[in-house]
Amino acid sequence: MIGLEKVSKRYPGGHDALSNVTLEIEAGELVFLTGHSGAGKSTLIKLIASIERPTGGTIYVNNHNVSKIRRAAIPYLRRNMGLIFQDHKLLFDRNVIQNVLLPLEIAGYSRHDAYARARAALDKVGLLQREKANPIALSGGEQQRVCIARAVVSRPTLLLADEPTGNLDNAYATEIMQMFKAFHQAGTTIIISTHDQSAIDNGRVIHLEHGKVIS
Ligand SMILES: Nc1ncnc2c1ncn2[C@@H]1O[C@H](COP(=O)(O)OP(=O)(O)OP(=O)(O)O)[C@@H](O)[C@H]1O
Repeated sequence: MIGLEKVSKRYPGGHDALSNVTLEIEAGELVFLTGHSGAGKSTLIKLIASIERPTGGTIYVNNHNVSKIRRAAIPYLRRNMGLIFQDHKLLFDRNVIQNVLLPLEIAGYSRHDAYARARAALDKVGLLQREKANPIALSGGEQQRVCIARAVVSRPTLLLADEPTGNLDNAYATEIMQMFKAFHQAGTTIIISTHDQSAIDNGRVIHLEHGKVIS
């Protein structure tokens, strides 16, 4: 499903955030990306999501060469992806449920179905009672949970999560990890970057150090 061949990424004026990374991730895998701060975990996720482009090598996602993808083709590629990032980019001119509805509106769900799914997703992350709130009125951890609901609401086949539980207290972190594992059992491919060793069980671990895959 995802293949990287000799992939490097150098940010303008920087050093190599990733160098010569070659790996394959099969459909349905649960993968944990680990490594020190600055090891390149976020960069790897951004390359797979076409948020950044590699400076060398080739990346395939669902048989598309995304290293060379046209900007206009990116939304099409992302329609089956759920993205969870630390800077969650919620829309502050929409309330919580409207944020979660967005991917469903784009996918063309009827209003009735979309609301039912969005409410179910908010319930899963424990925020149904805040559906009408503006995201700006929520704590960082609550905003992160809205972001998780928005990422999973359209049941993507590929879920990319960069430190998804970083802002959350233990109880929520455990629940969110359980939710990801349930998606994995249902066949979703999941890539999660994490510092939290305790979150890692029964998945594959890809360990990065200074931009290289160590194991
Ligand atoms: N937009 C950018 N411009 C310049 N350098 C960047 C940029 N983003 C990341 N880097 C650099 O690339 C390297 C890898 O960063 P990356 O964010 O991928 O690491 P990480 O493993 O996700 O770290 P953390 O666990 O702290 O989030 C670091 O040296 C970082 O400073």
